[in-house]
Parts: sequence; C-alpha cells; structure tokens
Amino acid sequence: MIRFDDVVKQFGDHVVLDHLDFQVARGDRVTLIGPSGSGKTTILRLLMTLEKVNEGVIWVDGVPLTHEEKGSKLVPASEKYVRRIRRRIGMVFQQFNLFPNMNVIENITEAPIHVLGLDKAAAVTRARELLETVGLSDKETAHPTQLSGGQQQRVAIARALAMDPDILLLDEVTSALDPELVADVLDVLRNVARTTDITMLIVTHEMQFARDVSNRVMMFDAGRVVEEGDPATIFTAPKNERTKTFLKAVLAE
Ligand SMILES: Nc1ncnc2c1ncn2[C@@H]1O[C@H](COP(=O)(O)OP(=O)(O)OP(=O)(O)O)[C@@H](O)[C@H]1O
Repeated sequence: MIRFDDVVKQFGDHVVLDHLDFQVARGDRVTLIGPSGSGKTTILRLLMTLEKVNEGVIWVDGVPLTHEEKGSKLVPASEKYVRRIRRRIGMVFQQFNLFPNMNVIENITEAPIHVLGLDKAAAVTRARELLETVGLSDKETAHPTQLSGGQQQRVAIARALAMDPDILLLDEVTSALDPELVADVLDVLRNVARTTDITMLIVTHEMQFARDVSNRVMMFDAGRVVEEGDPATIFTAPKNERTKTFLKAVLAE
C-alpha cells in the first residue's frame, strides 16, 4: 500500500535518500532502524508531506502522494491535493506537539471537526473513547502544561487516532520521556497494534517494543535499505555487517 519508487531526497548537496525503493503492505508494522542520519525521520516526514521529494514518486494505495495524475502524466502535487490525501496518515512526534492553548479534548477534536468536518458532538464522543483507550479519561479539561510528558504523548496518540488514519507514523515517540514514563506509552501503542489494522511505520530505539509490535524490520544505511526481514531474524541473526555493528551498539546502550 505504501511504495517508495526511486525516491531521492537531498538537503542542499547532501543526498539523504539515494534512489530509495521499498514497499509496505497494508496492515504491516514496520520498524525502521539504522544509524543517526540514515534518513529514517526523513522517510516519515516525506510520507506526512512535511518534506518534498527531489526525484521519484511515493504511492499510497496506488495513488501518488507526491504527485497528481493529469491524464497519463504525473505532475507535482498541489497543496490542495496534498491536504486531501494526507488525511489518511497520522504521525506522532518525539516532542508531542500538542496545541498549548487548547485543553486535551480540544486538542483531539480540532482536526476531526475542522479537517474532516465532523460535528462537534460526534468528535467529542470519539475523543472520549480514545481518551479511555489511552488511560486519560480524567484529563479531558487539562491543558498540556498540566500533564507529564508521558500523558502528553498519550494525548498525541489519541489525537492521531481521532483522524481514523490508515497509516500511523511513530517517530521516536518515547525518546523525550523520562524513563519511568516510557512503559505506559509503549503499552498504549502495543494495544493500538493489537486492536487495529492500521499500517505502522515505527522509528524507535526500543528494541523489545519493536519486536513486540512489528512484523518487519528494515535497516537503513546512507539512505538505502541494506537489510530487511522479520524481527526475530534481524535482531538475532543479522547478515549485513552494518546491521550487526548497529545492533551491537544499540543493545549495549
Ligand atoms: N531540514 C533539513 N535541512 C538540512 N538537513 C537535514 C534536514 N532534515 C534532515 N537533514 C539531514 O538529513 C540527514 C538524515 O536525517 P534524518 O533525521 O532523516 O535521519 P535519522 O536516520 O532519522 O537520524 P536520527 O536517528 O538521528 O533521528 C541528516 O544528516 C540530517 O542532518
């Protein structure tokens, strides 16, 4: 359902993704691993249309994300087209990114009301269900500054789910948290993985979490996939030398 087709992304002269090809099937849970700077976050940001490709095309369910089809030609996508198509994709960031001036329920209902056009009562009902899922039913009227980092991140997960995404992108979602707050957030995500069929792309250093939720691991180096496979194989018997070195370093942390 997601296809990177010969994607090049560069910042100035720095080529971050180098003619990258890969596919992710609907319902897959893919963990992206690789050294710092290997392009993992860039892949998620391209999917979220926060960045533009320099070359190549990204497809979602056979529809181009980066381009529009005009007759038999692909032309760069307009802002309007991008806004429509990216509704299907949700992202949770390292730094929560909640709206500071809105309370919890407003944070969760803002996009469903203003982007999807849901009526307020329906959006609030759905938000309450999601707050229960993430264990924060008692925090409806709290503002982000009144919440711990772990609670803010659970609100951010509820906010992403409120858009009913087909694809959920998780970018180092526990990296900014105090260690004692990590487990609750990962448990919420394990639950999302267990109870939905949302396609997930996950960037994380939490290897046990990656093993628990993903069915596939892709190892990136210098903007290319150097090895991929199921988590049990990649984590216990990697073949590629770069994967071996990377995992040794991560597991020693
Ligand atoms: N907006 C930008 N402008 C310039 N360079 C950028 C920008 N965004 C990313 N880069 C560079 O692109 C490269 C890939 O970054 P990216 O964040 O995708 O890597 P990563 O694999 O996610 O790394 P990490 O594990 O450290 O988060 C890095 O060298 C980074 O400095």
